[in-house]
Amino acid sequence: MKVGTRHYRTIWLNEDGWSVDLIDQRWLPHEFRIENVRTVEGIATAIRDMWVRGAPLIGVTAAYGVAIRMREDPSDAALDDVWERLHATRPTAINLRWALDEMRNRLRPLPEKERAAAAYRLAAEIADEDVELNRAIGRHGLEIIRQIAARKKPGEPVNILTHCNAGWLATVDYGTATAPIYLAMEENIPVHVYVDETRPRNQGAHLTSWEMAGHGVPHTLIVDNAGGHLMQHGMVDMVIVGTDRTTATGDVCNKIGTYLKALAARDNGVPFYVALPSPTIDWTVRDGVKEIPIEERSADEVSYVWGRTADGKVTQVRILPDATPAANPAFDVTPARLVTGLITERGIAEASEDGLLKLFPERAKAA
Ligand SMILES: CSC[C@H]1O[C@H](OP(=O)(O)O)[C@H](O)[C@@H]1O
Repeated sequence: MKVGTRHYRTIWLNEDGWSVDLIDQRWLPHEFRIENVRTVEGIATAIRDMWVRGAPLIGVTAAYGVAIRMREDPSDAALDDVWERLHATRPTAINLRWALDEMRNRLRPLPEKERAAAAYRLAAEIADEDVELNRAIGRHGLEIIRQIAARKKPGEPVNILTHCNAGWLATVDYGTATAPIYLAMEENIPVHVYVDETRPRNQGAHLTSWEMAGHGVPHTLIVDNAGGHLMQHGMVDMVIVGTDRTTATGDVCNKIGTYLKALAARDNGVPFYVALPSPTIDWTVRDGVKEIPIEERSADEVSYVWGRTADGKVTQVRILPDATPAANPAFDVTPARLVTGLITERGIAEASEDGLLKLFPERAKAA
């Protein structure tokens, strides 16, 4: 997406043809920093410490990590080792395993001397495919916004609430939950976005707000606990979020707090949509609450907040008593029964096994 006068993706191949440049999102919205990553350990750090984050982007970053490793050592042992090292970085987003499997399965049959070049080609393919999947999600999601807009008074905006960041910063470009919003803006459909700040990492306050402001999307930052109140007062027309892993039955794992938004939406008759590219569907899992591993991140992410001081320094300050421990589950699971629809690149599916198989019949298990 455009940042100032330049078009950026979140990650791209450096001009040296082998290392990777990426936006280090930890410093947004206060500083726009680009880092050059040259090693597998550097890729692992970027994922684990959330320089890059968001399920699709995590997958693409790992794919480039495999390419960097193949350039160093194209052996089977190195291919297995890099799969293990990068898979261990974060447990919840299925796109990480999906991308690593794609890379290993496509590289394994090749002669070692062909693997490095093939790995870079495949990583670029996965990155480009992510952009196209997100554009398709945008087109399908736009239809929902159009239908709501048709019921509003002329000029009255469609009020959309989103949680965390499932924007272009969570993908290679366009985003998933934000793709329909960007397309609505291009079509001059009046929209307004309530952005959940999304404690503790504040992806909404730091990242989604930055995206919305950067693209002139009318938006209002709200604390995470305000969404239910706004829905009770008819101030939200729809909720749209991303996901890190959706099961074959339509259970949706996403940033912590999503489940509570879905409960409030159901209680107030507000449609609750999830935008996802198909690599985010884990077809091997059926019960999200029981089976999806929920990442437990450092308590420091709860105990400290990042911000910019009056003299422009970006730093963190502690907000808890020294003696107070903190828990930090990073995701939760919204049961399919609370999901109005799954917006995929192939259309909008009912949040159920049948609904997903109607769009992805090739996934039906052999009878
Ligand atoms: C389009 S995936 C976005 C998804 O990823 C975020 O998690 P994190 O920032 O910890 O990687 C969040 O769950 C978003 O909905």
